[in-house]
Order: sequence, then structure tokens, then C-alpha cells
Amino acid sequence: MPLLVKICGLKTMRDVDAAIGAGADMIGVVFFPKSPRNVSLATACALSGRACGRAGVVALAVDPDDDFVAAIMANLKPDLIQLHGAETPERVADIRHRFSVRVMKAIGVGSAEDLAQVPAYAAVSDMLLVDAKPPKTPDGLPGGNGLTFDWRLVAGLDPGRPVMLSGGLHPGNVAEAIRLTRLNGVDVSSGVESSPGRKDPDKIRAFVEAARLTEAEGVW
Ligand SMILES: O=C(O)c1ccccc1NCC(=O)[C@H](O)[C@H](O)COP(=O)(O)O
Repeated sequence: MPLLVKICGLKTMRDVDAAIGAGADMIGVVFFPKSPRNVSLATACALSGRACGRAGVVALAVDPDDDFVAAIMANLKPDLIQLHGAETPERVADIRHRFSVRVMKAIGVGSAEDLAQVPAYAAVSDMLLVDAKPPKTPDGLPGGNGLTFDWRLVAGLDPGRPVMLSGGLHPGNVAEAIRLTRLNGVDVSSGVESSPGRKDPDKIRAFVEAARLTEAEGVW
């Protein structure tokens, strides 16, 4: 399986063109009102139309209720729903079966103990994403915080489902992260921005290039 590269939190057609032009496999749209990357369903549909057939579209939601998942499925029809909240394994399974959608569950990692939940989520998800644990501040976002964690905790993690690495990745550290963890893909948001919510095409290009170089090196 080739290395998967996902650029998350896209808001404009320019962002989509930059991500796909750089060679990303997946683009992510964020549905979280407090995020500087939040988009409406209508905007997400337009961005998805631009990506159609050229990159997978991932809809990121945080503890969505059934009505919201139904709206995402009826309008956007993403390739994958990324669940980035406190969804239990039962809720993940419920969404996956009820809406016949592929699911990627995000797991916040701060210590080895956090990995105890991996098997339960792997059993009910199509993919997993390991991300830095969000800060416990009242205004803190569940993701997209530009924080890294100790990659050695997830090095070689193989729960029987593809696993993507995220959290504080940027063009300057993504190759090292891939070499160390050898996971199935990488996901980035703030590391390819010039300011919160504003993607930088040059950084996107540099990020994808650095990630792809590890494939060419044969280290991945
Ligand atoms: O990006 C957001 O604003 C966001 C908001 C709410 C939940 C999750 C969010 N992002 C999750 C992602 O998929 C990010 O790519 C991942 O957390 C890594 O972010 P970063 O450290 O900024 O690269």
C-alpha cells in the first residue's frame, strides 16, 4: 500500500488545487464551528466537486448526531468520515453501519496508556488516525493544534487497519516522522498554513514532496 498523504482543513478552491496539484491522496473538510477551518456543507460540496476523481474527500466531524451525519451523507457523500470527538467504539460502529460509510476514528495520544483503546476502535473502523492529545483548555480545539507527540509510542503500530499519523507535522519534520513510525499515511493541517485556517500552497507542496521522498528512498 503506498503512503497516504492527507491535507486537512481546506476551505477554498485554491486550497484544493494546491493539495491535488502537489499530489495529496486525500483532502479533509472540517465541520466544527469553533475551528478557523470550519466550512459549511455547501462549501464542502463545492470543494468536493473540484476534487472529484482526483483525491479522496474526508468529512471531519466532532461527535456528530445522526441528523448531521445524514446531511453529510445526503449532500457531500464523502469517501470517509473522520470522527474527531469522544465517540465511543459503539458509536463509531453505529455510524459506520447505519450510514454505510467508511470511518476513520481519530485517537489522541499523549502516553502509552492511550494506545489501550486502539484494538477496540480498530475493530469498528476502516482506518485510524493517531493525533496529539488536544490541550484541556476551554477554547481548545479537538485537533488542528500543531502539537506533536512522542512518535516512538506509535512506531510500527499495526492494529490490522491502516493508520495515519498527525499532530504538528510540517514540511521539515514529516520525513523523520514517517521514517520513525512507518505508519500508512500522514495528515497535516496547521503545518501547511500561513495563519490559522489559511493554507499556504508552497508549504503544501513542500510537505507532500518531503513525504513522497521517503517512498523514493525506500525507507517506508
Ligand atoms: O483542524 C481543525 O481545526 C480541527 C477542528 C476540530 C477537530 C479536528 C480538527 N483537525 C483535525 C485534523 O485532522 C488535523 O489534521 C490533525 O489534528 C492535525 O492537525 P495539525 O497538528 O494542525 O497538523
